[in-house]
Amino acid sequence: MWCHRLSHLQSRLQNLLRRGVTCWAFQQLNFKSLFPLAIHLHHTASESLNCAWQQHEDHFELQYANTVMRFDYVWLRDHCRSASCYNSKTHQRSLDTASVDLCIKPKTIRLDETTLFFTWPDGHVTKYDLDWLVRNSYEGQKQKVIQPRILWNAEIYQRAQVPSVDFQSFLETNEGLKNFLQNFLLYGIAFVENVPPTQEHTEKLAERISLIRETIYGRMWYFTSDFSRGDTAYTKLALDRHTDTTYFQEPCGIQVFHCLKHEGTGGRTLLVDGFYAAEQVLQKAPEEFELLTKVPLKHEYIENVGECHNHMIGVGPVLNIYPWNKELYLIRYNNYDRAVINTVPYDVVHRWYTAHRTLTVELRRPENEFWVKLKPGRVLFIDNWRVLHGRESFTGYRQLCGCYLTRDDVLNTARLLGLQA
Ligand SMILES: C[N+](C)(C)CCCC[C@H](N)C(=O)O
Ligand SMILES: O=C(O)CCC(=O)C(=O)O
Ligand SMILES: [Fe+2]
Repeated sequence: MWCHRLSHLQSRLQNLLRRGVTCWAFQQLNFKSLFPLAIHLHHTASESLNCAWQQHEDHFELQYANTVMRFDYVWLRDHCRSASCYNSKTHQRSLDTASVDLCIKPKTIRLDETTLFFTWPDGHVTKYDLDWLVRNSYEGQKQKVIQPRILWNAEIYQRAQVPSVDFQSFLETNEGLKNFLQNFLLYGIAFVENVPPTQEHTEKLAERISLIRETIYGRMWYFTSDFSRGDTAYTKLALDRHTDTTYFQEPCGIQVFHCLKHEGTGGRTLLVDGFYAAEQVLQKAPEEFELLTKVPLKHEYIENVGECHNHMIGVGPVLNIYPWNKELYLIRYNNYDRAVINTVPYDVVHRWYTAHRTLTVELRRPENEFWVKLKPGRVLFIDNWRVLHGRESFTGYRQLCGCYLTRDDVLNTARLLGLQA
């Protein structure tokens, strides 16, 4: 049974008479809502309600704001925001979901203005604002991205002329911090200028936006080519593009680099937008993209140098997407640290190598490479879930300091400043 509430009362009544049906839900409408035209007379066209709903055996169907939405009845009961079901001070559910009958159905449904009223068999009433339902429906979320981004190659990034943020304004103004975070969220990289070239000041910067993620490398790290740790990063060798800590179950969210000193040649930093490359794979070979989201891989860090003994293993696919909207949120790409593949049969392995090659070709296109020379005073933040980094081999003495940040806390700061993250 369909219940329409169009802005034209006439056509509604005519339709009802023509079909000879009485819709019980209409009987629930009070006098006021039977004459929406009169009530909304002074409202703008955009505010006039165009809503239709239908109560099915196993779900509630709602058409509103150009969206067809389907809601499960248990879901509707579970998301009740009444005072006894939800604590709006703590934003926590009080209702015990396990107490809801899995076969629950509303006794009556009625619409008043823009609010739907569900009366449940025990008499409890749940109110739903139509806009709340649109915002929180699966159908609404499916069309949205969690994180708006600008995908880039070297030309796109350079043309955008993304401004760096000054150390003082980053530390002292919310506006500076917000600009910085907005650029960081959009591009996956961002710079802060005029930072005193010390580990302490770099730490201060990091703490302004997040919590520092302490790892096996320490809290703040400070490294040079002394092979003090069992990893190529601690040499003068070139490093091809990669993301870090792929061997953690949750790779570090953000990497901060500050080059404190370099007396020598080479050592430029390479940056590549992994999501731009992945997007090219999706366009050119969607089934290869899909395979890269499905095949679980291990990455591994085995270290036995000096006092350092570590064995880390992280499992996950190269590309991670949200299942409901297919949005990419994490790329795990490190050919150095990739472990033995023993999680898939041989034929899948071969298809995986093909897909990996396609992605690698995209990642290695010279036009996708953005090269920068890190200098004392210029701190680089990299989204390690999106942007790959590498470095050119170098000569001479080079000192880099930095840290990893916990992603949740960076996003928390961004949201508190009003950014979408
Ligand atoms: C940044 N820092 C020098 C501390 C660690 C480097 C880690 C290198 C490792 N192969 C990886 O890619 O995760
Ligand atoms: O030395 C560099 O510029 C970066 C090395 C590296 O990839 C890392 O430390 O994660
Ligand atoms: Fe790295």
